[in-house]
Amino acid sequence: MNQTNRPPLLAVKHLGVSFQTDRGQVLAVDDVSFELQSGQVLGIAGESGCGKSVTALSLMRLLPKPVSKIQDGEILLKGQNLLDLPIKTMRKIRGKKIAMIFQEPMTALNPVHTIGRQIAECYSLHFPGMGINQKRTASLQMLVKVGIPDARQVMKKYPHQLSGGMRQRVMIGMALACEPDILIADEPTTALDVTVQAQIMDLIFQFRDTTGMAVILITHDLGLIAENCDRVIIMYAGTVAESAAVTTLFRHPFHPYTKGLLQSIPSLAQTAKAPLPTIPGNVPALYEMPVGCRFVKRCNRALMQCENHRPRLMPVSSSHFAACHLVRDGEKKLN
Ligand SMILES: Nc1ncnc2c1ncn2[C@@H]1O[C@H](COP(=O)(O)OP(=O)(O)OP(=O)(O)O)[C@@H](O)[C@H]1O
Repeated sequence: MNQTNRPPLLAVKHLGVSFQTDRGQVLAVDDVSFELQSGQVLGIAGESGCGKSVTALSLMRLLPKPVSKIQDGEILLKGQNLLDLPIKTMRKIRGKKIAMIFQEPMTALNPVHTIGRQIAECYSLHFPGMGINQKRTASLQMLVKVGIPDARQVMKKYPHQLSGGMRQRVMIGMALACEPDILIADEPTTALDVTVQAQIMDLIFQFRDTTGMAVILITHDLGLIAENCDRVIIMYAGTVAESAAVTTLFRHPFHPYTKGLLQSIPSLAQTAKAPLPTIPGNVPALYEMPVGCRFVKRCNRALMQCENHRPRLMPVSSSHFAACHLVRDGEKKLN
């Protein structure tokens, strides 16, 4: 699945994550593979529950214990498998090499510590030799960089004293403090109004431009992906349904699920009389996944083999992949 000749910054290979539930063990992420290059922005999209966050948390090795388990696969950062590392080494990678921001900043901010102290702690963790004054100056500079007005005063405040947009900026500042190679942004702007949303995305991309950091943007919002990403992965029920360059995916979607998703985006040309097309049915529960294609029950193009044979990602064209039997069936010639 290599999209260029360069070795990838990150290569996720055949990742499988299971959860222990009341109904037994279920596979929430199954055979997920993708690559990320330095400076690249990769979007991960798909319906709620399709495994976007579980994939992201696996990269950080922050899955909830003891209910979850990484069953299979490799997560190679510059060729080193993160799954082989002792937890102490992994702590050094978090924040320094891979940082993550969330939809709700309060999950990352400590309510009882001032903003200044929390940013300074990021430096303490990864640059133990830094003096107090150096850390204070670096924290202040970071708040200015992420567009916090009156940063000196904000350093003394507590998270609850800031607006949602400001808290999000602070969390981004903390994530970017150590100039990570990869920033994972899990629904970073969903809770914000559109103006602030655009500012936050701009901020992330300014850093990408100046540091060459790669970004994994997890979102339901295909518009956000179309505007901001280089590549995109469409996930369905814990699997990768399709993966392509953004322009390819939006112009020539292959997988029937991706086509359905794109058709269900409202457009300005939509008239009130014509109802928005939707994908019939629901995502199957994890404990009753079909043995074949996980999309089979909702697919308007299902073939005989889709019921019993799981389709693997296959090339539709160079750097465009779909997990669909129609690829082998010659459909790509029609595309
Ligand atoms: N602690 C857990 N125990 C059992 N199942 C879990 C747990 N955490 C997640 N899951 C299941 O794993 C699957 C993937 O969840 P995940 O949070 O990755 O979805 P998502 O695509 O990020 O959804 P959303 O867009 O709603 O955040 C879901 O079916 C979810 O119910």
